[in-house]
Amino acid sequence: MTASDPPLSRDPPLPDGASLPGSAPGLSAEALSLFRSGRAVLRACSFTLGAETPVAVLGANGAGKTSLLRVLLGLERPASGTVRLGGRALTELSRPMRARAMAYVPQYREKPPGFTVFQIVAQGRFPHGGLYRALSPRDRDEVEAALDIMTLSALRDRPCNTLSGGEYQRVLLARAVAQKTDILVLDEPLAALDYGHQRRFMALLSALAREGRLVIMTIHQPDLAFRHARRILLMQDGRLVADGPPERVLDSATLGAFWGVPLRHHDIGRDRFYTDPEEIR
Ligand SMILES: Nc1ncnc2c1ncn2[C@@H]1O[C@H](COP(=O)(O)OP(=O)(O)OP(=O)(O)O)[C@@H](O)[C@H]1O
Repeated sequence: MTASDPPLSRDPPLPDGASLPGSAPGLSAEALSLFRSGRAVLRACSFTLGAETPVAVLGANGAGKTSLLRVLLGLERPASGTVRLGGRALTELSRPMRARAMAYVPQYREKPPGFTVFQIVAQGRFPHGGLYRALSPRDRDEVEAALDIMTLSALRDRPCNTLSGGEYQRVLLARAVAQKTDILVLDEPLAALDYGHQRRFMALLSALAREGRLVIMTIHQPDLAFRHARRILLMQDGRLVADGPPERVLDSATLGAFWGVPLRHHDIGRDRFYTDPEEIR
């Protein structure tokens, strides 16, 4: 931050002891429930996110994964229960303060007309200085670094609505990286990425996690979750039905029963692969 930048926050600091061993404030869910159209989509979900990060949330389509992330971010209010960030109820924190703590990459996104790649990535700096302030030299450095990390420098002046799905996904990931938050909340971040970008982005997330950042993401592929996550939350019909290390939650007995399909897992080095034991080749 330069001397000319406005102060980052008028909010009081988070209380001592409310941070992770790195720099990230802890994030906890206490008995979260949410209803949509009269139907329960989150049912008494409780957990505390701490040093075991990245965290991967797995579950069938419609299990409530996106709903859980949205409630964690404060984008939706739960019918009951509390989200705490750094020990304080999310409802006590201003929107800019939440945006300085947590970056979000949503699952479905329309490509907005009228914005270049650079402009969208620069939106990640708004929580640090406001919508109407010119970018500071520090902001520009963060945007350039994020463009570089997501190999977007050559596309910087392209209108976003001319990008492919995977290119635009990288723009949104770059915006979250430029936001420089202690917590990253990612809804299926790998879905549209090619293999090379998947590998590079997951390596980046692992490096951020090692620095003490908290990463929570939804993911559908158990092999990718096994390789990259240190903790797995398994959701079924709005409930958390398993919470633990990948070695335990992502074993073939648990997952086979969960998905209702025959499954065998095979460990090779640090990786775990899944096959269908009944498949005839
Ligand atoms: N606007 C809405 N109105 C009514 N029901 C909704 C609405 N949005 C989501 N739902 C329902 O809430 C439930 C949870 O949806 P959610 O998007 O959280 O699931 P998900 O686990 O993220 O699924 P997916 O893996 O398909 O992304 C689903 O049954 C869905 O149909």
